Amino acid sequence: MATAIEIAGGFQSRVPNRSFAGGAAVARVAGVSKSYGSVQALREVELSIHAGEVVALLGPNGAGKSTLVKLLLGLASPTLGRVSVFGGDPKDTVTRERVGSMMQVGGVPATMKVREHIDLFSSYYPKPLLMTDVIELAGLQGIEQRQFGELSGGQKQRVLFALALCGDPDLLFLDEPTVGLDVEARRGFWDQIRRLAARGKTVLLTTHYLEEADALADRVVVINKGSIVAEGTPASIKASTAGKKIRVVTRMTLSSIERMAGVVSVSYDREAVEIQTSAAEATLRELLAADGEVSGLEVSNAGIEEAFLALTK
Ligand SMILES: Nc1ncnc2c1ncn2[C@@H]1O[C@H](COP(=O)(O)OP(=O)(O)OP(=O)(O)O)[C@@H](O)[C@H]1O
Repeated sequence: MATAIEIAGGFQSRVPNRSFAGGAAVARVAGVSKSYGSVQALREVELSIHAGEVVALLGPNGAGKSTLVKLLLGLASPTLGRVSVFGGDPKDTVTRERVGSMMQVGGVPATMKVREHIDLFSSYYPKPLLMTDVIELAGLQGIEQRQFGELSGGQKQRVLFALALCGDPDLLFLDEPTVGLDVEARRGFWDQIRRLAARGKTVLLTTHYLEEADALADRVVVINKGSIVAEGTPASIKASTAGKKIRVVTRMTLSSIERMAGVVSVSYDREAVEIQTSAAEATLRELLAADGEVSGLEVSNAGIEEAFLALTK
C-alpha cells in the first residue's frame, strides 16, 4: 500500500530570519522585581525590546504580563531594578509622547463619537497622524460619526487601537488586543497590527492566544509565575521543546509503539494513533520497519501550544 508522508510546517514567521540583536533597545527592563504586598508578580526580569520588533508576551493568567506592561508604561514602579524606555524614565512626558497603548473598553466615554475620541487623543501628542490615516489604519471607515457606546465589540476594539496609534507613537503596547473577538475579526486585527509593524513601529503585545503570538511576533517571551521561562522566535521556542507529532493509521499496539526510539507519548485519535516524539526520523524508521502497511502518515512540528504547555507546566 502506498504511504503518503506529509511534513506539515505549521508555522510561518511574520518576517523570517529577521534579527534584532544589533538594533537599538527602545525599552529595557533590568533586574526587575515587583511585589504587591505578599504577592510577587515579577521576579528578577531582564528584557530588552529593540526598534522595529514585534514582541509577544505570552503566559497564563496571573503570570505577570500586565504588571510588566504597567511598569513599561510608567503606571507603576518596580520594587527592585530599573525600567527605561527610549533611554529615559517611562513616567517622563517626553517618553510618554512616543508611546501609545490600548486602553480597556470601560475607560472610554460611551456617548462621544469615534471622531471626537480620536481628536481628543490626538491633541495629547505633539505630532499626531492625520485623521484620515488613523481611520484607514484602524479600519474605521463609515463609523466615524457613531457613538462609542453603540459600536460592536470588534468595532470598539478598533477604536481603542486607533486611540493607541493616533499620536504616531514609536512604541505601542497592546494588552490582549483581540480579547473577545471572533476569528474573522481577530484576523482583521492582525492585519492592522502587521501594517503598523511594516511602518517600522515597535510593538509589545500580551496575549493568551498562542496562535496570535505565532502569527504576529518576531519574538515570543514566555512568562510564568513572574519569571521569563523562554524567549526566542516562535520557531526556536518550538524547537527548544524538541517535538514532532506523528499521526498514523497502524495495526500496531500502543505499548509496542511506546517502546520505539524517541517516543514521548502515544494515544489513539479516532482511527489513527498520535505519537509525540523527540526523534521523529528514528521513530519513523522503526515504525515503517515494524508495519509496512501504515497509512495516512503525517508528521508535523509540535505546535506552539504544546511548546507553551511544556514550558509552563
Ligand atoms: N494591583 C494589584 N494588587 C495586588 N495584586 C496584584 C495587583 N495587580 C496584579 N496583582 C497580582 O500579581 C500577579 C500578576 O498579575 P498580572 O495582572 O500582571 O498577570 P497577567 O499575566 O497579566 O494575568 P492575566 O492574563 O490574567 O491578565 C497576580 O497574582 C495578580 O493577582
